[in-house]
Amino acid sequence: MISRILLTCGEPAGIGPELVVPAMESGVDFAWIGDPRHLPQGTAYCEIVAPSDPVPAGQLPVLRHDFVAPVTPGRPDPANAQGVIEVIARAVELVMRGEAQAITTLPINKQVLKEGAAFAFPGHTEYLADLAGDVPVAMMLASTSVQPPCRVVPATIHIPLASVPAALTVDRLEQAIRITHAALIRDFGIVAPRLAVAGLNPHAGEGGAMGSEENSFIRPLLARLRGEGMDIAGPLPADTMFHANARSRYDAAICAYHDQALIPIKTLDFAGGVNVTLGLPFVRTSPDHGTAFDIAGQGVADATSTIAALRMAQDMARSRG
Ligand SMILES: NC(=O)C1=CN([C@@H]2O[C@H](COP(=O)(O)OP(=O)(O)OC[C@H]3O[C@@H](n4cnc5c(N)ncnc54)[C@H](O)[C@@H]3O)[C@@H](O)[C@H]2O)C=CC1
Ligand SMILES: NCC(=O)COP(=O)(O)O
Repeated sequence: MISRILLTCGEPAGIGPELVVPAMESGVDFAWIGDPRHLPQGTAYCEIVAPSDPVPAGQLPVLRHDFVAPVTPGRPDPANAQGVIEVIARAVELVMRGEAQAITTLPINKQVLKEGAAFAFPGHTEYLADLAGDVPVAMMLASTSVQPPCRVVPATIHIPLASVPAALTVDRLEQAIRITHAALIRDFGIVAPRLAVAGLNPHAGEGGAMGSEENSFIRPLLARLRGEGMDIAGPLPADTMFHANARSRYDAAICAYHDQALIPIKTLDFAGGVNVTLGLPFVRTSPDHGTAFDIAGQGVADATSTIAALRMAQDMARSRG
């Protein structure tokens, strides 16, 4: 039984390399894919060839991936962009071949990848969907240290705010809802998921006085899905659906756009938040934060989110059986 998880290095000039050793406190068996020269000095590691190769106790299993340029923390070098992208692709290939249980990704800097390697994707989420065979996915951010939990799924992801109203179609919203519903059952073990859907406009449109999308297609879509037996509330005003009492009434909130979803979770649980890609044929999690160039190399980065991401990947993989 394959139990090891693959942790991709992400941007080596970010805080990723210094999160790896503290992440070993998670108790999760993982192998790191990256260039060992990027690990903090003194890191006890053992190079392996296959993901499940054994290593001596206390040592970090490393699948070596050489990068071309030296790394200065906080100063990303576009010359290393290709290496960052290759590591993600390598992890996906291994997990798709059944050689690892799941993947957890450390943060990338999209701008540097674009500059250095013409990276054509807005983030991991879209790249992973492509690597998996262009499958429909959704991005969930899930808290791990607040109750009731805060789980949010933006129906539109990495696009300009001005593009949201046109991009938020009935098909896109329905897809996000269906992917979330299936994943709550399959990955989170929630037998009868309760969903809530946010409106796009202030006060969820206030009956048409503050916007028309709620009445024109969100309400009819939710009525149709209720007709299929789905437990789904909304469209709800986004400003009042994230306090504790409101969260107790649903398992996940589907939101209209990135910041509507991510501001509540990152405010409530920045340290413990986990990013999960729903809909993939394999499990993928990630810490909720980014590359944090402003503190990289200082040894002050908090590994709580990475630890939570590894543990959630393990739990999700077990839930999938
Ligand atoms: N999954 C991924 O690959 C993600 C990548 N990013 C990328 O990261 C880059 C930087 O994004 P920002 O918006 O600046 O967000 P960020 O999360 O990197 O940093 C925001 C603030 O939080 C602090 N911070 C972040 N993580 C921390 C940690 N573990 N411990 C202590 N303090 C921490 C930083 O020092 C900074 O002040 C962008 O290129 C963005 O696209 C952002 C989120 C996820
Ligand atoms: N803001 C969340 C984020 O950027 C995560 O992106 P991804 O790289 O996991 O797709």
